[in-house]
Amino acid sequence: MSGPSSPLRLAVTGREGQVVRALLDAAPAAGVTVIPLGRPDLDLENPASVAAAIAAARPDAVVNAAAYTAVDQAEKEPERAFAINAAGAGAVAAAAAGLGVPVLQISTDYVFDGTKPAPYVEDDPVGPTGVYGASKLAGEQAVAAATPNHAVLRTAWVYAPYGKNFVRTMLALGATRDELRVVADQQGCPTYAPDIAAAVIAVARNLVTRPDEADLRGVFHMAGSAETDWASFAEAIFALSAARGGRAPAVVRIGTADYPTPARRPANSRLECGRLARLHGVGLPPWQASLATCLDRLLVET
Ligand SMILES: NC(=O)C1=CN([C@@H]2O[C@H](COP(=O)(O)OP(=O)(O)OC[C@H]3O[C@@H](n4cnc5c(N)ncnc54)[C@H](OP(=O)(O)O)[C@@H]3O)[C@@H](O)[C@H]2O)C=CC1
Ligand SMILES: Cc1cn([C@H]2C[C@H](O)[C@@H](COP(=O)(O)OP(=O)(O)O[C@H]3O[C@@H](C)C(=O)[C@@H](O)[C@H]3O)O2)c(=O)[nH]c1=O
Ligand SMILES: [Mg+2]
Repeated sequence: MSGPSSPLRLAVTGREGQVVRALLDAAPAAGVTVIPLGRPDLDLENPASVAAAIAAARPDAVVNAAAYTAVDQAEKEPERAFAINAAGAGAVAAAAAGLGVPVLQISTDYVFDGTKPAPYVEDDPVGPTGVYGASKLAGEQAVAAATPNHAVLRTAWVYAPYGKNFVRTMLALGATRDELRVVADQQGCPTYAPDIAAAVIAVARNLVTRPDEADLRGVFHMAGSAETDWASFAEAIFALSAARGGRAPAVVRIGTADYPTPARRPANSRLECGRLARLHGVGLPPWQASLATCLDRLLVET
């Protein structure tokens, strides 16, 4: 454990993931030290590798930001998805518990079945529609079983100027096509990875400095504070791109039935984030503001 005057030490699983990269970017200004832990030293598919790697980082808190995130591919390799997202998450939480430090488990809107006609709150019934969501739900349960000193932070539709995400996919496809077909009947809350990083750091600070407050533990929704659908999100991406001199192909709004995928996605996975605001004092900006920031960075960096 670092002393009172030294920066908070956050051990984070993964090296190149969107959330890991955003945490590394945010660390200096936030006064935290982020220690990324990844393969081959820490491999979530090999639970025996986890505890020693985390202990060597001497963390004040552990953030499990690594996951098997290929939603369609997971349908073909459920064993791997569960090994990484469920057993791996449990091993990370057990390691944190062994060191007496809190664990922050990043989870997903895809734990829900999408049939609720309103935004989801934390204690709404879960019902994942695919292997990825089911494996992440099992991860939430494994973390809770390993230690009460946890926060499960469910986020959604993550994008960043780097990594694999919908914004970069749209811009890449838009570079060569005049028309894109995008589903308009799946609703959710796009979330900018740097906004996640700021929120994770704030929650970690609360958990470390207020070890006895049960209200700060448990499940929290942590997504961008506005909702949309994928087609409208694509339209916004291209409007911002055009305003910056980029291409703006036409977005054709289609239904999920016209865009078959191996994994079924929830029709509604909007997350209601009031609990995080009330108990942790943390709120994320609306996606419209962060998307503009993201496109500014993309135009400079690519
Ligand atoms: N992307 C999204 O839209 C959403 C993501 N989430 C959740 O947020 C978290 C962060 O996601 P995001 O940053 O987008 O993830 P990415 O897909 O960008 O990156 C995945 C990360 O997981 C690491 N990883 C994968 N397998 C292993 C393994 N066996 N051992 C160690 N590390 C591994 C990767 O390692 P390496 O760096 O070595 O490649 C990488 O750092 C995850 O828990 C995800 O489930 C929740 C909602 C939406
Ligand atoms: C590329 C493309 C996708 N789509 C659809 C497919 C899908 O329903 C939706 C989004 O596509 P993606 O593949 O980016 O979405 P997906 O991989 O399902 O994104 C999810 O990732 C995991 C990790 C999460 O945790 C979720 O919160 C969510 O962000 O857009 C189109 O309609 N047209 C297109 O041209
Ligand atoms: Mg995907």
